[in-house]
Amino acid sequence: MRKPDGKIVLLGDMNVGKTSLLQRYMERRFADTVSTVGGAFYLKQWRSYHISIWDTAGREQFHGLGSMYCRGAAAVILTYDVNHPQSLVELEERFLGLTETASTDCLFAIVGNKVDLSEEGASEGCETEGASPGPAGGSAPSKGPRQVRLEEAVALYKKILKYKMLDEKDMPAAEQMCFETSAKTGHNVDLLFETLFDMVVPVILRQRAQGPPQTVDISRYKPPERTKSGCCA
Ligand SMILES: Nc1nc2c(ncn2[C@@H]2O[C@H](COP(=O)(O)OP(=O)(O)OP(=O)(O)O)[C@@H](O)[C@H]2O)c(=O)[nH]1
Ligand SMILES: [Mg+2]
Repeated sequence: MRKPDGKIVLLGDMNVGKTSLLQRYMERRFADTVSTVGGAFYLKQWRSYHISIWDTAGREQFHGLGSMYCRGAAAVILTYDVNHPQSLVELEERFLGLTETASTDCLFAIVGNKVDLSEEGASEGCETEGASPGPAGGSAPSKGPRQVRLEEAVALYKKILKYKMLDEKDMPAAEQMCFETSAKTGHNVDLLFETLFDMVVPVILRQRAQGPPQTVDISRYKPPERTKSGCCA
């Protein structure tokens, strides 16, 4: 099997629909999922490049693995559920820190999934108080107003650029990198992945120009010499 040229990683809280988005794009279907254990990847050929797309587990107990999956990533898709504001908060509080191991010119997309569960247009600055969306992942009996507005994702994107000390001028515009999707209906799913593939190609080319990929060759690992002051747990 040919080694992937670049890597995209999906991160986000459990139940937001990471596996479903990937399944929708790669297998063109919306089917039952089980909560992801560890991580899994698909390989996508895009033009002459092979891109691996990694699905990760949102469950707290697998949190430690996240930064390993992000190692050398050319793009990270931070996913939340538009009906669960806490899932957007978690992106900043729990998942952003995992991207330290990504490529230095890693791209970030912010994706609000499950838009099919809330009323269309409700994201246009509507009041969300008192709304009662269905349980995450369940089939809501009726649509409630959108709980997270697109503007909030745009604000998070801009915050991420600041946190990463990236100049807004050098990065794609927030409006281009914040998506609202439905893995169930397929809304914006192709747009999300294919926009990213096109953007990732120049990152891959830059990574190639910079030298070998960021992998660890354990056969060359030499344990550090013990020093007097060195301590062990
Ligand atoms: N209505 C609706 N349900 C969705 C959508 N995407 C996912 N779901 C449902 O939400 C639940 C969780 O979806 P998953 O794709 O397994 O979520 P995940 O983010 O991969 O969760 P973890 O693997 O635990 O991190 C499942 O019951 C899905 O069928 C969507 O766009 N609309
Ligand atoms: Mg999953």
